[in-house]
Amino acid sequence: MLQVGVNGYGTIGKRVADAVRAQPDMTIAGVTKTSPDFAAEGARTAGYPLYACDEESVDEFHAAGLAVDGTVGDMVDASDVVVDATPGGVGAEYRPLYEARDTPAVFQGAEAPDVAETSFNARANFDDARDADYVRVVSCNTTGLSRLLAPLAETYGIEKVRTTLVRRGGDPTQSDRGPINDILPDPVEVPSHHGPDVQTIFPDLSIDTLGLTVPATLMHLHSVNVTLESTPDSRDVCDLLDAESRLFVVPERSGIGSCGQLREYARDAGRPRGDVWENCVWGESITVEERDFYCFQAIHQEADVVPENVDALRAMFDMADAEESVARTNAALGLERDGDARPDPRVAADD
Ligand SMILES: NC(=O)C1=CN([C@@H]2O[C@H](COP(=O)(O)OP(=O)(O)OC[C@H]3O[C@@H](n4cnc5c(N)ncnc54)[C@H](O)[C@@H]3O)[C@@H](O)[C@H]2O)C=CC1
Ligand SMILES: O=C(OP(=O)(O)O)[C@H](O)COP(=O)(O)O
Repeated sequence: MLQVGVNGYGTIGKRVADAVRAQPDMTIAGVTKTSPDFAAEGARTAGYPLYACDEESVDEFHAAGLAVDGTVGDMVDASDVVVDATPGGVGAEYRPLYEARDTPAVFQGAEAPDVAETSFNARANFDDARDADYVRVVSCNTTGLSRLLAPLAETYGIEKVRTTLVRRGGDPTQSDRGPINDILPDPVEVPSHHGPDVQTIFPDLSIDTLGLTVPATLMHLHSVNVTLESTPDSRDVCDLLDAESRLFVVPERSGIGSCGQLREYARDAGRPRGDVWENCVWGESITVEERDFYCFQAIHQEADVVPENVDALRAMFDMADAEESVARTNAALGLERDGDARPDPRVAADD
């Protein structure tokens, strides 16, 4: 059993902890919290060993009636590997502590790529993380683009990618973020940081990205155009994408026309926290004109990187190859076509 510590038990950290615990070959050695808030209580209720982020806050936890097992260093000592899900930049500050304790770590997308030996996406470059000590799982948007581009590149070849990312303003817990009633070019620079980030996974890819931010918390929505090196039929591309376990090609007959309905669909399916781990590609939007592929896809920002963190751990410790790891992760989470009874996208509304 791989012993995994989670440093930073926030939006991503708590989900990664639950996903790790669901796996047959890894378990949670502990999680860290900065304060004894509701999430710390939740970690205790979940049965995770709880660590304070520093000595100063230990008394605060005790005063709140929450026992802690030590501080971050103690958790690292109890772990074979750490998933660092602290806010952007904090992970880089922690790397010397992990190195001093000879403990590998997985970092998240807001860290600079040079925090790790390689950036990671299970579908696109699993083998690059094999036996690496420090790996960075790319951001939610980059993960979403990588999953979509990998099968297109392998099957048809890619000449150029152009994508506009309509970004959610904040996560549901982030009441202090906006905009409240506006639409921002964000970042205003072109290309946005997403294109170069995708190139950490596909170094030779030609990609331009633009970002907008809107007053929503549910999901990101991508408008994608890929100029291919061949001229496939739209139906064949739909089948290709539908065969990917982490792409949900949303069928017309499902009546799902919005991010809100996608989240409701996940809640109805009994997914934890209503999480949508897959990219959601609207089947009707999959269009090929000559060599140009188009689609819309929605990305649940709180969820899509979670299975990727699990796979990164298996790659680093050579516990499985890409196919086996993805299958194991999916099965443990319940991310299988048969498991969640997702409708078949090839069945049209009037069939
Ligand atoms: N929320 C999102 O949409 C996504 C976030 N990510 C990435 O995941 C990382 C974490 O993001 P979130 O989970 O959203 O942030 P968050 O703010 O929800 O969670 C971060 C956690 O780290 C804790 N923390 C802060 N300073 C700490 C310290 N010095 N030591 C230990 N813990 C500390 C915070 O108290 C909080 O619990 C970032 O790199 C982010 O870019 C990646 C994909 C999507
Ligand atoms: O990695 C993310 O988005 P990004 O790919 O647009 O940078 C996550 O949704 C976090 O975004 P945030 O930096 O707006 O919190």
